[in-house]
Amino acid sequence: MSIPDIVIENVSLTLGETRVFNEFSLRMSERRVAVIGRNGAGKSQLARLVAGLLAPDTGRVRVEDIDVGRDRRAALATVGILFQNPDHQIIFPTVEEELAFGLRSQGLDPREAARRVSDMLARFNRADWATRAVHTLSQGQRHLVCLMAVLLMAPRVIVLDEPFAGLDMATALRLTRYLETVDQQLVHITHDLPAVEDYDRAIWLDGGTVRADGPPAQVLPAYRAAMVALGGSDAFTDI
Ligand SMILES: Nc1ncnc2c1ncn2[C@@H]1O[C@H](COP(=O)(O)OP(=O)(O)OP(=O)(O)O)[C@@H](O)[C@H]1O
Repeated sequence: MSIPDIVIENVSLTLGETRVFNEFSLRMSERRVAVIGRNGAGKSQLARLVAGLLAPDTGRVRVEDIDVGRDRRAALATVGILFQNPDHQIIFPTVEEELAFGLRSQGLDPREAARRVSDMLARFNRADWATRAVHTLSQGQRHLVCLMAVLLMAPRVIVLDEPFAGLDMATALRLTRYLETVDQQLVHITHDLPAVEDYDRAIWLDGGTVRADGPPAQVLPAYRAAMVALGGSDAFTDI
């Protein structure tokens, strides 16, 4: 499977009073891309731009030649996103309804959608969750539902916006390990540096610009050293 090309061209974005990006450009065509950076660096807004959840004020974001900020329908089929909080993406009361929703909105008939949903649940040994009320699942379990929902859509790119923060170590490791095996291109935003050590590329965002970009073996130690140095200061004014 070829790796999709994510092209961010001269993007400017202002939210409220904050100029998050100013004429920002970046191209990502590696299979596994890590995005790291301090709180407020612009990582989540970058994730939203790539997933087409946010349109830039000026400039363009293309994923495989789809202008994701303008063509929502094509963006949904091309890019999947997992958020830190699964409750930001779960809409339906039961697991099977939640999982079938994306497929139905892609025009699949109810019987075929139901078949794919039960196949996906079986793949994770969770056939028993079909009629389960989503709110009765733990946070880690709800994350798994979101991952299944994204996989069912078979997007070409999966954007991970710190989806495993707050999960117990075993669950986080298991989900991370599973994601390593998927065919999709991954753009993984994280503060967990060891989780992305083996990635093809690491991008350090700082104040809406790229501070460092290259192999994780170079970028991660530089980032870690800078964070340790900053952590030694008592000022909170730079957050
Ligand atoms: N709705 C909004 N209105 C105004 N400013 C916003 C809004 N959303 C984000 N911002 C600002 O945009 C900047 C980038 O935020 P973003 O959420 O992308 O940071 P981040 O790198 O994901 O941080 P974290 O690691 O804390 O999640 C921050 O300065 C933030 O305060």
